[in-house]
This record gives sequence, C-alpha cells and structure tokens, in this order.
Amino acid sequence: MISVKNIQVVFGKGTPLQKQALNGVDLTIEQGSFVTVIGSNGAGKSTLLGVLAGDVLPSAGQVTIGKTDVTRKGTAARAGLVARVFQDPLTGSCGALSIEENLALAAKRGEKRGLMAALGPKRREHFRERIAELNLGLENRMGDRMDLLSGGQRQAVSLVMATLAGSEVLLLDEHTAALDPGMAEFVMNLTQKIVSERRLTTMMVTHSMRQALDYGHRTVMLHGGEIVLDVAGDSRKELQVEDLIAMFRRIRGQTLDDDALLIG
Ligand SMILES: Nc1ncnc2c1ncn2[C@@H]1O[C@H](COP(=O)(O)OP(=O)(O)OP(=O)(O)O)[C@@H](O)[C@H]1O
Repeated sequence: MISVKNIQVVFGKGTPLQKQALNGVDLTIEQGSFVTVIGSNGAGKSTLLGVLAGDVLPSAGQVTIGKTDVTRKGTAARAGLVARVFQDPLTGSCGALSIEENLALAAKRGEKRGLMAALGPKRREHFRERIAELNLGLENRMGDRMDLLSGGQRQAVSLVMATLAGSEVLLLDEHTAALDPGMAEFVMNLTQKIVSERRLTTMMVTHSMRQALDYGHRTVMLHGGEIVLDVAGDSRKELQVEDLIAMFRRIRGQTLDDDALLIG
C-alpha cells in the first residue's frame, strides 16, 4: 500500500524560479493495485514518483509505504521497499557490469552485505531461470555487459531486477517511452504479468493515453501539481482515449498540437 497525504513540493523556494510542483496531493493506492498517471509536461508526475522513491522530500505532507512512515527517509532507506524502472534504459542498471552482476546487486537492494554473497551457484541458477522466463535468449548471455543489450532487453532485465529484493512497490517512469512500438508492447505485457503475479502496488507514469487506459486498474491525471482526474472501475472502462484528450484540452484551455503522440 502507498499513501501520500497533502503533499506539497516547492522547488527553488524564495528564488525568482520558485515552482510549486505538487500542491496538496492526496492519493492512496491499495496493495496490488496498478495506477497509471498522466498529465502534460510539468504537471508534477516525475515529482510525485520522486516523492515516493525518496529523492524528492516534500515541504509538507506525509508519505506511507506499507505500514512505514517514510516521509523523512531518503532513497537508500527506502531501497528495500520501492523498486523503480526509468525511461532511459541506461538508468537504473550498471552498463559496465554483467546481466548477472546487475541481478545480484538488485537482489541485495536495501541490504548491507557484499555482492559475492549474492552470486553463489544456487543464486546464479535462480537468476538464469528468471531471465530465461523472458524468452529473449538472454539466459545464454548472463556474463555479457548490460550495455551490450538493446534498450528493450535492458528494460526487460530491469523489470526482473525490480522484483528480486521483494519490494512491494513498483514505480515506472515512462519506462517504454524510448522503445519501438513492438518492444514497448512486449515490455508492457511483461510489466502486467509481473505486477499481477507478485501483487505489486504499482504507479506508472506515461505520456500514452492508450497505455494509461489499457493497463492497470485506475488512472490519475495531474495538472499544475494537483490531481484533476481519478477514475477506476466502470467509469474508467467507459473512457476512451478521445475523452482523455478532450479533458486535456479543457484543462489546458488550448488545442493539443500533437494528438498522435498522446494516442500512441
Ligand atoms: N529539481 C527541480 N528544480 C526546479 N524545478 C523543478 C525540479 N524538478 C521539477 N521541477 C519543476 O517542477 C514542475 C513539475 O515537474 P515534473 O518533472 O514533476 O513534471 P512532469 O509532469 O513529470 O513533466 P514531464 O512530462 O515533462 O516529464 C515543472 O515545472 C518542473 O520544471
């Protein structure tokens, strides 16, 4: 379970560039629920993920993960609770380390013990089996450096990494945005499978209205640091991409000049 209460985030306080990125955001996501987050540029989506991951500390409000109040805890202290996959396939894993070493590091997230303890023969076999489930043939390349993989392969391995330390919360920051359509679909189907099998409480930021409605249980729209739409259940099922685009238009008071991007 994730809960944020009355979150305020102000960047550059007291400077001419002061920016209220989040303004009183309240959101509770039940255990195992998958929420998609949309909103125009600068709406506060990444800031909200940052507040949950611990790299943005709010100036007011409360953040709870499971039963733990993590409001004042930084990223390191939350590492065992929260896993994150980023838009850039090069972020979140180490290119100079092998697939296997990256998996070993991910499995140790939130612990202080060394890497060697994570790479015994049993663990190696476990990692190989998990990677074989992807059906990408990467189980035969466990010693290859991560930076030799394609963006899509790397995102797929990053999703496996996200499950290894047993965190119950998964944060996805436009994790398919840099992939070609076929690979994006593959990674989204994998995401769906992992999230439902492991009952992960998931928040996915996306610029794709299609993805926002096709995946997960609930959709939230941010604008100007506030939640302006929160739909689930039957009212979400009835929503079409065109309805979301019309809402965007109304909220922004202007015509979107690139609807194709938002539909894709
Ligand atoms: N570290 C920072 N310092 C100053 N301002 C920031 C910082 N991070 C974000 N902002 C500002 O806060 C606002 C919200 O930014 P945020 O990145 O959360 O938006 P977003 O919805 O993720 O946008 P995008 O879709 O463009 O990624 C923006 O106006 C942004 O310029």
